[in-house]
Amino acid sequence: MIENARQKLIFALDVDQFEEAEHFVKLLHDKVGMFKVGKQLFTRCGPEVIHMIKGEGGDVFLDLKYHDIPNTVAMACLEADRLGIGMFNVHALGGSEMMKTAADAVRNRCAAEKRQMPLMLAVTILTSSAEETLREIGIEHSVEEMVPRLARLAQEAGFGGVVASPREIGLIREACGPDFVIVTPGVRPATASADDQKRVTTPADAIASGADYLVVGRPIAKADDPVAAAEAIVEEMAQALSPRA
Ligand SMILES: O=C(O)c1cc(=O)[nH]c(=O)n1[C@@H]1O[C@H](COP(=O)(O)O)[C@@H](O)[C@H]1O
Repeated sequence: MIENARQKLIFALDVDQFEEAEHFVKLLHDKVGMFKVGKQLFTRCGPEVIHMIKGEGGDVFLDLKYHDIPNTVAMACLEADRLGIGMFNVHALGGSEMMKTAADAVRNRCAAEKRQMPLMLAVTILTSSAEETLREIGIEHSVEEMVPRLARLAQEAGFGGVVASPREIGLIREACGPDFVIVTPGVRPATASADDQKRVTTPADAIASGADYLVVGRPIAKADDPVAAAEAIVEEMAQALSPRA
């Protein structure tokens, strides 16, 4: 159960130095299932950091949240695919045409090269957003309406899953079924600070709700002992997985 839980934990490598990223990868490669490389680290270090993680035996979630015109996003997704990573994401708010163009481009290339497609994820509504955030930008629907709506669009466009708050897992399962992958940031152990996250749950609640993967950054990176923090989260996840098994 511990190994099963570990595979579901993605550590957000939100640092700005190659050496710091390498330090965390060496420290945590057998404590977490995957490393997430986001805008900060990728902008600073580029593909070299992906090669380093793979060289250490780690798998990568490239989190650049592409959101642009369909052709631009499709071409960026082809480059992400070229890096040989496990998963990457776009913003579902880019809409169906953008997502379908991107998914078709990657699927066609993978089919031509006879290999498995990476997991393409669509970010629904950011876990740092609240109802007021949606109103502010002119969206009158609630988070509970928007998240399953965007998840359905992503699924229809050929995406394998979504990124969402663990609070919306039930709604996404209802809309997209049991096999659609749900990756949940906005996860905080009961004693940790929420930071800028608004829609959070504990690791146990995320697992009990049916999350496939949990993304955790600062509660591990900023802990006095990151290894112990990662182990405690995995332990909490494993306990919550037992009734699910
Ligand atoms: O796509 C993401 O990974 C993502 C989507 C989302 O809605 N919320 C969210 O926090 N993230 C990312 O997940 C990570 C969460 O980090 P912590 O808040 O430090 O645990 C960050 O790297 C975010 O960029």
